[in-house]
Amino acid sequence: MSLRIALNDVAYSQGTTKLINDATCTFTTGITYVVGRNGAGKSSLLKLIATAARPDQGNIIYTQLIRDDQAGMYRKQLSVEEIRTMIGFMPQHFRGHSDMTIERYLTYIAYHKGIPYRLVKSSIEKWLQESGLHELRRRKLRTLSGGQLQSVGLIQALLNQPRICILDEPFEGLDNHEKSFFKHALNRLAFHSVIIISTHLLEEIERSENNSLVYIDEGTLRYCGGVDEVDNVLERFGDL
Ligand SMILES: Nc1ncnc2c1ncn2[C@@H]1O[C@H](COP(=O)(O)OP(=O)(O)OP(=O)(O)O)[C@@H](O)[C@H]1O
Repeated sequence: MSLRIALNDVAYSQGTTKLINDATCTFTTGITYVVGRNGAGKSSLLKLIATAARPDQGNIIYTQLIRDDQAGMYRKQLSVEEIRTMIGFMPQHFRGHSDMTIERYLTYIAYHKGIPYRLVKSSIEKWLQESGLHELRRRKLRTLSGGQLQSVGLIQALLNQPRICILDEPFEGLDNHEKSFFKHALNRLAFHSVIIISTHLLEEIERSENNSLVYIDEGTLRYCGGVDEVDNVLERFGDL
C-alpha cells in the first residue's frame, strides 16, 4: 500500500501572521526530516499534514496506490476521515492525560485507535518492556520526567503501526537507549509508512538513500529532496 501526501500551494495564517507560504511538496514512504531554525514553521507544517490545522489556501491531497484486477493500478484519493484513522501524531511538548497512569493512558489510546481488544494488553506490554518503561507503568503521566513522557508520546503515536506517522521533535529529551530504541522502530516502520519528523538536532538525521529532507525558513519551503544534500542545503540556506 503506497501512500503519497501532496501539498499544493498551501498557505496558513494565524490572525494576520502568515506561518506557511505557498508550500508545494510531496511526501512518500520512508522518513522525511523537516528542518529549520526556531520559529521557521516546522510545527505549523506538521499540524497541517496531520489534519490538526486547515490550510487557508491550496490543498493537501492524500492518495493511496490501488492494485485492482479489473482497473489495474490507480491512485485513490483518501478522505480526511480515512486519513485520520491512518495517522499517528506526536505534537511538540506532548502532555497526554496527566492524571492517567502510563498503562491506562496507552490502553485508552489503543482502544481509541481500534486495536483489537485481544491484542491491546500484549501489544502495550511489549512496547513498555522494550522501551524501558515497564517498571513505571503504574505511574501517572504528571509524575514522569521529560524523557519518560516523551517516550509515552512516541509509543502512543506508534502503537498501531500507523501508515502515516508525524512526529514533532521526537528525540528531544530522550537518552541514548531510548533514542536508539525508537529510531529502530521508526526505521522498521519506514518500509511501509510515510514518516515525517521535525528536528533541530542534525545528528539525529539518518542519511539513508530512502530518506528525504525538507528545509523550511520563515514559512517557506526552500528545499524538498534527498537527505544526501543536507550539507549543501545547510551551507546554502543557513545552519540551524
Ligand atoms: N497562534 C499563533 N499566532 C501567531 N503566531 C504564531 C502562532 N503559532 C505560531 N506562531 C508563530 O509562527 C512561527 C512558526 O511557528 P512554528 O511553531 O510553526 O515554528 P517551529 O519551526 O516549529 O519553531 P520551534 O522550532 O521553535 O518549535 C513562529 O514565529 C511563531 O512564533
